[in-house]
Amino acid sequence: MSDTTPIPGQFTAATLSEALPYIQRYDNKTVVIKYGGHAMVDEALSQAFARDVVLLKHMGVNPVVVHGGGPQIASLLGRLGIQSEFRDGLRVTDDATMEVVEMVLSGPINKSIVRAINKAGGKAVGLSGSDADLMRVKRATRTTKDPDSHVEQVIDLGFVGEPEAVDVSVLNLLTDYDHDFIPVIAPVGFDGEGKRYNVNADTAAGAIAEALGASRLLLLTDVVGVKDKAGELLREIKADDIPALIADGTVSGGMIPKLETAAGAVKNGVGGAVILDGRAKHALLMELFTEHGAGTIVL
Ligand SMILES: Nc1ncnc2c1ncn2[C@@H]1O[C@H](COP(=O)(O)OP(=O)(O)O)[C@@H](O)[C@H]1O
Ligand SMILES: CC(=O)N[C@@H](CCC(=O)OP(=O)(O)O)C(=O)O
Repeated sequence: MSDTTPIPGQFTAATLSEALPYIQRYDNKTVVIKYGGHAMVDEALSQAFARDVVLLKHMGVNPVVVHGGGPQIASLLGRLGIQSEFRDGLRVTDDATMEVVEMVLSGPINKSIVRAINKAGGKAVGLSGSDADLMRVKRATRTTKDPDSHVEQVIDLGFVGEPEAVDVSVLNLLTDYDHDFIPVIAPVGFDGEGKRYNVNADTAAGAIAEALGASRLLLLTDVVGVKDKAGELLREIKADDIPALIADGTVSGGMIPKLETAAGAVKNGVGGAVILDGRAKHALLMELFTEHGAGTIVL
């Protein structure tokens, strides 16, 4: 064998060695990971995600998972014959829809993520925004302008909540060195009267990342990142440029709450927010521990 022929394992060792500065950068830092419903449809991918979260924990990172479940909610609503519509990427939520939203998010989705992480050797604990006063919300409002009269009209979204106060004491308790748990949070909050609300999972993750002073907010979704009008990936966006991208239609649908969340998070102290492809295996590790990164970073 010549001197230049790699010996088995050398490639892995080199990759690990190159990761050293990144491991140091994220040591003891909090990373909030939003795990979107579209990124969890494949069983093998879900298991790989769980393993990566456990690996992060072993590498000294403090991962906090906030999950979605939009497609899974849609599937149960469909089976029950309940119609559902979205406004600006938010599901209009009446009483019957809220029932299904909480059933799906706090039930099978939350528990399957918890079980997958535990199976991979972690100690995940499932919560929702309603536990331990984690996420108080207010009723979300949106307005639209009538194109002819230019008069503003209020859109009623029903039981859609916007985070108003986040109390992270339960998360701090779970993640300190003595305990080492991994919180897995369903985005169901409640208001001052104890009424439950459906919170967009990106919005919930952003509010939690802000309250924790996270180093990174990673939003895992089903596209490579944010694309421009020509369909090219935008590697970096300034938070201040986001309103214009929404106004000129470059981004639409579910990408709107994602980018609004990213902009709000970085303006409120989160080190950076990244929109990345949850369908790509080990997307989390590539983003955090390689020089290539992944997706679109909002700074
Ligand atoms: N400029 C854009 N770049 C990338 N995706 C976009 C853009 N504008 C709209 N989208 C849409 O946003 C979607 C991601 O939002 P969403 O479906 O809510 O994801 P998730 O369920 O992961 O939260 C993409 O699948 C894409 O259809
Ligand atoms: C208000 C609102 O839209 N809530 C979302 C909550 C789940 C979610 O955000 O799931 P994804 O991240 O998988 O899209 C919904 O009902 O679909």
